[in-house]
Amino acid sequence: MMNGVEKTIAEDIATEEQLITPWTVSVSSGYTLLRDPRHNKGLAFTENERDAHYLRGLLPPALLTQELQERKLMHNLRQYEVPLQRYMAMMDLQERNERLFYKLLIDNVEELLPVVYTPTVGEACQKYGSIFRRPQGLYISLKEKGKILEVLKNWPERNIQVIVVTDGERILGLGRSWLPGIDSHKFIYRLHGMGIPVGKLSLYTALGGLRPSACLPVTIDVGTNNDKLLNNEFYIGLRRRRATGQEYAELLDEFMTAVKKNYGEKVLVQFEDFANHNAFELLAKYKPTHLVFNDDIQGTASVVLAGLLSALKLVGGTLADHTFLFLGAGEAGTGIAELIALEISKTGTNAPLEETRKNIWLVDSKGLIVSSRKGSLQHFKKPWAHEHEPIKGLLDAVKAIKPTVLIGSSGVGKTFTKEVVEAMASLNEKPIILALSNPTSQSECTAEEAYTWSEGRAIFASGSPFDPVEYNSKVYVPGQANNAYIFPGFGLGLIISGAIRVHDDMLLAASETLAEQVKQENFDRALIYPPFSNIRKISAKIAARVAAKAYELGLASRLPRPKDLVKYAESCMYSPLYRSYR
Ligand SMILES: NC(=O)C1=CN([C@@H]2O[C@H](COP(=O)(O)OP(=O)(O)OC[C@H]3O[C@@H](n4cnc5c(N)ncnc54)[C@H](OP(=O)(O)O)[C@@H]3O)[C@@H](O)[C@H]2O)C=CC1
Ligand SMILES: CC(=O)C(=O)O
Ligand SMILES: [Mg+2]
Repeated sequence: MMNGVEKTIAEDIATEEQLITPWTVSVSSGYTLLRDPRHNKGLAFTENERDAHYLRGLLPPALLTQELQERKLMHNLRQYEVPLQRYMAMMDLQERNERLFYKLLIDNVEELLPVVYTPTVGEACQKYGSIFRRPQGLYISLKEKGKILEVLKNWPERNIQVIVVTDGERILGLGRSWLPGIDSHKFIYRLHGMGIPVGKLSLYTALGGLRPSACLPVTIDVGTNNDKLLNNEFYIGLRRRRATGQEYAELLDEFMTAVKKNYGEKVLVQFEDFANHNAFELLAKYKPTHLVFNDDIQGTASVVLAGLLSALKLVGGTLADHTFLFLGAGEAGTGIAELIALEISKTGTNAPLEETRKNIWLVDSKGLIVSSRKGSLQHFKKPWAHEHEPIKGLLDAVKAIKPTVLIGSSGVGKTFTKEVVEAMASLNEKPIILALSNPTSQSECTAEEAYTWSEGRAIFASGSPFDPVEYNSKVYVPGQANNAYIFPGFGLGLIISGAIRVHDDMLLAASETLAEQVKQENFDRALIYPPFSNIRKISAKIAARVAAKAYELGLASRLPRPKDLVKYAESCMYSPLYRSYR
């Protein structure tokens, strides 16, 4: 079907690609151009372009602007009633016309975030792993051991700046509940977690302005312990029991070494949705030598700290005056707890971390974490094992600890019961309640429950979005406490400064910046996060503060330091507008 003529378009890539100037790219013409998502403009190709690039006859005569294409697509998307159909339509668009996909996502972020991200991406991984018609990232399995560098070279893009990698062991809060009892007709397995790095990276571009071509999604397959899958003839993953211990560590190590060798020291590797027994270890191991960031531990901590800092404007006092209780003591829970303790210790009190941790309590599947359990605790829980008698249930823990802030990070839905929320409301004039678990089905309570059971007094935010709630003739707008507020701007800050390592002070800087973006009109509605509609401006500000920290700490390699870091960050951001092919 080729028209037989190969022609090259040399494009000068404007501001968004200044990170690697001068840069030119070659694309095919004619039929191939229409099937190249990075350069296809569909009916927006001008008459001149249709002549110059052998497109005559390959398109209907109409000529649409990008705005009109956008309106038409939004109209079509809104016809779908099932969220998964919208998700699939967006994935199709991304594979067909990348700029239009990002234009839609950027201009309609509040409407489309729940489509390409939580909760729908969870459903996509869960039900329709195989809807990914074309591979959207790199699959690295134990079969590739010894050849990972070669595998990286198979990826068509060379200038990779961010990698989001998962081994699919804990996808959102769905891990345990959907992996063992799967429906064999739907072929769910860990590789379908590829939806997560793909989704996260689309936010890196839409919310943080990273170029799509600089983003690489990776899924690592070390096998499965699910017998149903192992015996399923249609299973497309590695047919062996899951590797652990040294075998697992060696594969990950080869991956990390190959990444640094192929892309250099400044490529950011974001670990996403690993189970906690690997997540903490990987972060600790590679933090001193690589630019690594664990979104579930660090990104979540930063976004929650931001929410708490802004909540102080509604409840008064400082963080040190508050008592925190977590349901869930894994990556999210202990990551947030540690960043709160660090912030209290660094601002104002100057108290050592051992002191500032004392007002922070965590409950895991066995109950309140207390010192008598110390011997049997995983290492990341030990700092939280305070003196107290053992307590089993959350309600009893609330009554005993009397928290002012209750945070759900267990991945188990409906655990903030009416009794729990009422207990919080009886202890506090304005109880802060954060139900972080994703997707919506795993949320500890709904927004409606939080507002109703607290008689409209709760300051509430959740990991997955909830619609506004009307209670007693007042409309409450719940915030979305999701790391999507942080990682895109955080990553941009690392990239524009050429940072070589991540430092906790950068996380604190990102939290403080995000908290500063909440305006009085938001506070008036008990909202502790700014609207996502401003996210690109917010990301530029977060990026600037993170970059400033990198320079201050001597971790930035891009010299000289730009004077105005916010302007610089904005100038580096990817624009989805079509370019003209001269
Ligand atoms: N909003 C956001 O931005 C983010 C939200 N999350 C969400 O947080 C949730 C947890 O993620 P993550 O921390 O990585 O998971 P982990 O597996 O690391 O931690 C889960 C924790 O919850 C505890 N737990 C499980 N079941 C119960 C129960 N019935 N009662 C009390 N505690 C329980 C576990 O206990 P034990 O240790 O005893 O097994 C563990 O401590 C997920 O739903 C995830 O989607 C995660 C990252 C970001
Ligand atoms: C938001 C996110 O990273 C998670 O739920 O895992
Ligand atoms: Mg995650």
